[in-house]
Amino acid sequence: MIATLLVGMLCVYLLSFAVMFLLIGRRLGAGKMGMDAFAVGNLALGIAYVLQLLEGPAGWSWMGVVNHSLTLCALLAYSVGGLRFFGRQAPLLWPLAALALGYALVQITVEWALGPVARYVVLAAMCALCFAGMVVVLLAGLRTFARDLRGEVLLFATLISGICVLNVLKLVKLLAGGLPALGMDDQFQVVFYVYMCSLATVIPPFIVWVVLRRLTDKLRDMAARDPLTQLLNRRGLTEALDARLRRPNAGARLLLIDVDHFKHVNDRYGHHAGDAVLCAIVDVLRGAVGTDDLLCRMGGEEFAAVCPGADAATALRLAEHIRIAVASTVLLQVAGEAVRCTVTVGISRCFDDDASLVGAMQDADAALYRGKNAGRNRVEWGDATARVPAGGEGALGAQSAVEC
Ligand SMILES: Nc1nc2c(ncn2[C@@H]2O[C@H](COP(=O)(O)OP(=O)(O)OP(=O)(O)O)[C@@H](O)[C@H]2O)c(=O)[nH]1
Repeated sequence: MIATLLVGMLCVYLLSFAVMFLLIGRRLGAGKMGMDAFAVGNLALGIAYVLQLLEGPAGWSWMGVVNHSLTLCALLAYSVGGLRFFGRQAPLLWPLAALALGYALVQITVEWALGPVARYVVLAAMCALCFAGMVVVLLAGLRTFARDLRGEVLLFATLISGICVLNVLKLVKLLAGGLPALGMDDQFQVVFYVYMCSLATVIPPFIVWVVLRRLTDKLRDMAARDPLTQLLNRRGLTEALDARLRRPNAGARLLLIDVDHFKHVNDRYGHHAGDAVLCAIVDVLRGAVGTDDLLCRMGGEEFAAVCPGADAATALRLAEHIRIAVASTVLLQVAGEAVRCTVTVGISRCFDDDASLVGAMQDADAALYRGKNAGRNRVEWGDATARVPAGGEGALGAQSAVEC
């Protein structure tokens, strides 16, 4: 009686959460994060348990065959949902149809060749194997695709291990006691369905939490990045700097890099080509800065590089490297014509906290302004006390009086 009640509750949980997953998936639009597959999994398992209630005691029936096929299909759908959640493309419908049909044929063959107990033994063995496979994949994923969800994945793997163990025990009981071991009044069945009900209650909110976490991370990232170049925007730079400058002795220098006469590129080749040129310049910048440096698009054709721990000579070397690298790169080919650009770079004095970042920006901006007025394609210092010996275009190799 208790086990029957538990299976009834299980059906309600599974089917109502199937609807919830479906609604969340529709809300998410293109990036459904596997919600549609989780909905199909819950639907298949929910229907399987409804059939089990209708079927009565364990034994041969067509309803039982459909029930067992749906149970395995549910596991396949959950696996596909997991793959899709972690960004892998995986088909759902045709593998489900093939599995449902194939496993129905296997069941008929097993029943005919080995009898009814064997059909239930095969299901318990398949379920145990599938859950064990999921646990192994999840644990392996802790180092790769699921690195950012360590706690969640460990908890999930532990919960699934429980069902795996219960299926192994069910298999052993079936081998020892035959079909009566699956009687709804059996103590083991009660334990089995209590565990399943607990999982059906805990796992769906848990999945919703993981999706919410991914979504908020994505939104935070989108708010911090420029959509064209994927560089940090001003807001992202301030946040990233905040973390870097908390380190002791973490003074930094800011390089403002502005593309010269970029309006001409747009006017001559069109806005679309202008976008491609900006992206090509960003590639050059990415190749020039160090791994610890932060790159940011300040807006339009102006970029910033923040170099933590860089002294004046290092900042100057980097600025010159960027200036020469951009000038010597063919950024785009339009109808056989090479599009090239130059940049003017302003270097700020050393700063070491958020408050002085604003001052550093003004500093580098003033330098940039001077560089533009002096003919562009130059590197200029923001600090009035730091005079780099004039070196024509830029001042490569010049030493500065300003040190961090
Ligand atoms: N294609 C493209 N153009 C942009 C984008 N953002 C800003 N611009 C263009 O960048 C140009 C900037 O022009 P100006 O501020 O006059 O600067 P400039 O022509 O580079 O001249 P100087 O900075 O004085 O050397 C404008 O034509 C803007 O329309 C963008 O995202 N894509």
